[in-house]
Amino acid sequence: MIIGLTGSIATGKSTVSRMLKQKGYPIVDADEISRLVVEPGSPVLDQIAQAFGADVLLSDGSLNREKLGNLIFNDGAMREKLNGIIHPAVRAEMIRQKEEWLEKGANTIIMDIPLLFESKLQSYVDKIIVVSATPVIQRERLIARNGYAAEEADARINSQLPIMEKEKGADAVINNDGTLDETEKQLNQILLKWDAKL
Ligand SMILES: CC(C)(COP(=O)(O)OP(=O)(O)OC[C@H]1O[C@@H](n2cnc3c(N)ncnc32)[C@H](O)[C@@H]1O)[C@@H](O)C(=O)NCCC(=O)NCCS
Ligand SMILES: Nc1ncnc2c1ncn2[C@@H]1O[C@H](COP(=O)(O)OP(=O)(O)OP(=O)(O)O)[C@@H](O)[C@H]1O
Repeated sequence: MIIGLTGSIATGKSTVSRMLKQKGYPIVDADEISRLVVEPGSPVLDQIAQAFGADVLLSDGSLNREKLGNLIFNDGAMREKLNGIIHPAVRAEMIRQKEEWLEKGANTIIMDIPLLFESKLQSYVDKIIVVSATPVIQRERLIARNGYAAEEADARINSQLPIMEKEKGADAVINNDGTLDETEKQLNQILLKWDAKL
């Protein structure tokens, strides 16, 4: 079974993904892959520099994530442009890693895909878990984790579908407003229902 793990920015996907990794599940992580495909020397990074200017590179040739983030989270057209360059490479690598796990005999694979709904990737997975938090808590955690100003946090939150829309498309929702223990209990219940592994 391929389980898609999604949510919105800072609602707790990585936190739940870590719990799943600890339980031994193989994880395909789209955020991690989106860093891999823009390593210095990669064709994707070249295309980004051509499209956005050499300003989005640091002096060592790596991607200036802060600069590119400020551009794309404040401008929908820029975001579309970046997505068009980076997402095909991310999708290809996600599929490659999934196939690799299947060849190794994995039964259940977790695909952690932040933009699963925005990019309409529902067909990549058999079941979808949405990790949710109420908007006030989401915003507080995002500001605390990244040290963003309120406007920077809001720009990032508003660049994604509202979490309530994502909940409607979920097979299971984990409410991550409470303690990590409470979150893990909800996760265990879902796994018990879907997977005989636990
Ligand atoms: C713009 C970039 C360089 C900013 O880097 P930064 O280190 O500040 O953020 P990071 O990559 O850790 O992303 C944090 C979160 O932002 C959200 N996010 C990232 N990109 C996007 C996007 N294009 N649209 C909406 N939300 C996004 C996701 O929830 C993600 O988990 C980076 O986010 C990026 O390369 N984005 C494009 C690739 C992408 O879509 N990644 C997300 C899923 S594959
Ligand atoms: N139940 C919780 N209680 C307190 N803090 C939490 C809880 N869950 C997550 N956090 C914290 O909230 C922040 C966001 O969580 P996390 O990084 O898991 O979100 P994410 O959905 O993976 O975010 P992104 O989309 O940016 O990758 C982190 O600093 C994390 O430590």
